Amino acid sequence: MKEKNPWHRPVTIIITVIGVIAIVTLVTYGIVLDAGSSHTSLYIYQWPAEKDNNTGRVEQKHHCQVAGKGISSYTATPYKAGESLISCLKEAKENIPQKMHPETPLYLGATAGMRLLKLENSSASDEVFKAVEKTLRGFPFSYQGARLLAGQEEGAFGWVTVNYLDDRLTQVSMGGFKYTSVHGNESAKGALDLGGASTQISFVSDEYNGSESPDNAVSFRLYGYDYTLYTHSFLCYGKDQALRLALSGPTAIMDPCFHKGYNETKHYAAVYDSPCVSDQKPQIVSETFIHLGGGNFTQCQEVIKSVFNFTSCRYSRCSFNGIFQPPLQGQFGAFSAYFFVMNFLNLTDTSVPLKTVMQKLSDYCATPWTQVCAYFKHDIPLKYLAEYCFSGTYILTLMMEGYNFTSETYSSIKYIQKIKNSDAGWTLGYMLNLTNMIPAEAPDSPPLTYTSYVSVVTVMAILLFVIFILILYSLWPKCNTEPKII
Ligand SMILES: O=c1[nH]cnc2c1ncn2[C@@H]1O[C@H](COP(=O)(O)OP(=O)(O)O)[C@@H](O)[C@H]1O
Repeated sequence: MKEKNPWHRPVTIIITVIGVIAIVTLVTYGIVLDAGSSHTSLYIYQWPAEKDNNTGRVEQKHHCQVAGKGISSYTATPYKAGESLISCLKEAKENIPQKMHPETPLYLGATAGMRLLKLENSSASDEVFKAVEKTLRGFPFSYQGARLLAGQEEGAFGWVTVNYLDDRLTQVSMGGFKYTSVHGNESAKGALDLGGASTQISFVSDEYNGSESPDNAVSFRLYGYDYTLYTHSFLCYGKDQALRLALSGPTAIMDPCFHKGYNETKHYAAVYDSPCVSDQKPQIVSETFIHLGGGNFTQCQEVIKSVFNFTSCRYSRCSFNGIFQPPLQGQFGAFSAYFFVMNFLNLTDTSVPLKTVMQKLSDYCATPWTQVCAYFKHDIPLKYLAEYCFSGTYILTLMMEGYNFTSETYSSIKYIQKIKNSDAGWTLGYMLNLTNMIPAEAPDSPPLTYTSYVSVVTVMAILLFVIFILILYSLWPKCNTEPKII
C-alpha cells in the first residue's frame, strides 16, 4: 500500500499561496513617447496586472529624456529623428522585464512642433513620422502607432492625468464606504499646460455645457460621472513661439524682456522661420540683428500684451484672439514650462500676493545680465537663463490678461511638476484612454483596497508557513539521547 505523504498538503498550500502572491504582485507596463516641440521624452508606466479599474493605480516607473531637439527639427535628415529615440528605447528595454516586452504597448504622440511642421511642410512631417515609426517597430514592444495629437486631445489628456493622479475622478472608498459628495465638477481640477509651441487650458465649468463654441467641448463619462470639459490649445502661444511673436516687429532690437547688458547677434531666421511669425518677416537685406536687453518688467508686459488680440469676440466672453472661454472655476494645476520657469524664479508659492510676485519678477528683470550670469551660469543653460525674465512675464500676462485670472483667483493655481512621482502632462491620460483603464461606469467597490488585499494574502502566507513548520515539527522523528524504558 502506498504510504500517505504527510508533506503533500502543506507543500501544496505553500506553493499555491506563493503563486497567488506572485500573481497579485505581477506588473504590467506601457510606454508613451511625448514628441514635443523642444524635445522628446519617453515615459514608462506600470500598474498591477490584476487591474480592478480603481484610480491611482498606474504610476510612472521611468522617464528618459531624448538627447537633442524635438523630432520636428529633423526635416533635413528625417532618419535622424528615428535614430534620436534609440537610446531611450534601449533604456526602456532594460527597465521592463524581457518576458513582458511583447505585451508592452508602445505609443508615440507628437504635439505642437509637428503641428507647425505639418502646416509648413506636410510631406516633411510625413517623412519624420515614417522614420520614427521605423525605429519604434524595430523594438520588441507592442507598437501601437505614432500620431499627431490634436490640440484638444493634448489639453483633455493633460486634464485627465492631473485628475487621475489626484484621485479626483472616482469615488473615494473610506473604510469600505463609498464617499461620493465631492466628485464630479465640484472637485475636478483645471489643467494649464505651457509647452514650447502651444499652450493648453482645460477645466470644467458649471456654466459650460458645450452649446456655445462646441469646438471647445470634450465630453467624458468616467467612473459614472459625466464631464463636459472646456479645452483650448493656442498654437504659437507656447513659450518659444510666443518669444518669436514678441520679438517680431519694430521692438526687436531693444528688448525689455531681456536683462540690461544682454547683447547677442542673432539670425533673423531664428526668429522668423516659423509659420507663427513668417508673415511678419521684415524686408531687410541683413541676415542678422543685435538683440539688446532693456530689463524692464512693465515695458516687457506691454510688449507681451501686444501679442494677444483682445479686440473682437463673437461669443458671450472670450480669453483672447476671439476664442471663447467660460468663467474660470475651481483649482488649477499649472505644469510643464509653467513649473520650470516659476520654480527657477522661486515664485511657485501662489499664496504670496500677486503684487509681491510681480515686484519680485520686476526686480529679477532689472538685474544686470552680468550679475545673473555670474550667479547662475554654471548651473543653468545660458539659453534658459537669458529667457526667464521674458518667460515669467509671459506666464503672468497669459494668466491674468489672457485667461482672466485675478489677484484673488491667482491663488487657486498650483504650480506642479509631479503628482505622486508621476509627471503632470498629457501622456498618462493618453495611455489610460487607449488601454481602456478608466471605465465609463463606477466599478463595484472591491471589499478590500489593493493594499489591504496584498496585506491579507501576505499574512495568510506567513500563517500557513508557521502552521506548516509546526506540522513538520510534530511529524519529525525525534532522536532522544535518553533510552526509553518501555
Ligand atoms: O529647465 C527648464 N527651464 C526653462 N525652460 C525649460 C526647462 N526645461 C524645458 N524648458 C522649456 O519649457 C518649454 C516647455 O517644455 P516642454 O518639454 O513641456 O515642451 P514641448 O513639449 O513643447 O517640447 C520649452 O520651451 C522648453 O525649452
